Amino acid sequence: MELIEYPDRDLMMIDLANELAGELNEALMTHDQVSFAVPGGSTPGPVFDALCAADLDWSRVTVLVGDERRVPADHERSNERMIRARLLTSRAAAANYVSIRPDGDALPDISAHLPLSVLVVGMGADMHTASLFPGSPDLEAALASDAPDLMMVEASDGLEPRVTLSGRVLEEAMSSHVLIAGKEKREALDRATHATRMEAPIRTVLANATVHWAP
Ligand SMILES: O=C1O[C@H](COP(=O)(O)O)[C@@H](O)[C@H](O)[C@H]1O
Repeated sequence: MELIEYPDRDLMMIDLANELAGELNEALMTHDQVSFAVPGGSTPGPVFDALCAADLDWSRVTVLVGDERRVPADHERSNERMIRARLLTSRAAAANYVSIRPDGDALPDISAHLPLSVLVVGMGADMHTASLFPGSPDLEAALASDAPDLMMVEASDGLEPRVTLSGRVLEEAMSSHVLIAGKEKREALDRATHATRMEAPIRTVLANATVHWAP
């Protein structure tokens, strides 16, 4: 794990947007199509605000969200809604968006987009990442080495059920970044480094990730 500590959030968001644009551009030089999985939640919006204007061939970039809350697509808690509004705009409007939302009981086939070229995830203060939640009855199956690419899972008490990339898909990404902010999440990151994956699902990506943190 590499940890980058920024003096403030604004700088972190701009620096990470630049780094992601550089990585996507590099991947586009050697691949016809690249895949880019991004987090939902409240933290990444400013990264998307900067990244959406990056001068790269977005028409060859497939964007997926790493996890989705099972709420209507236009619900204020929908990760897809936020990504459409904040990332898939400006130059990035030319990207191909692959929704992970279920159709009834059926989940989309995302295998054509794997392994992920570039992955960004967030982390909750409970050390969950994507929708891999400690204490979820589905966590063990979602972390199994033979887990499907996408799974419907229960989250923590009081949160809506989710769809998430499995631990295997997160772990196999070619390049991984974790984006976190604030003291509570910095302490959670420290706890995670001494915990198991069942206690701290973020550990699934930590070994090979660059963690970006600002106060
Ligand atoms: O529920 C979720 O939480 C994490 C962290 O979100 P944040 O609001 O604390 O930034 C997020 O990465 C994930 O995509 C989301 O569904």
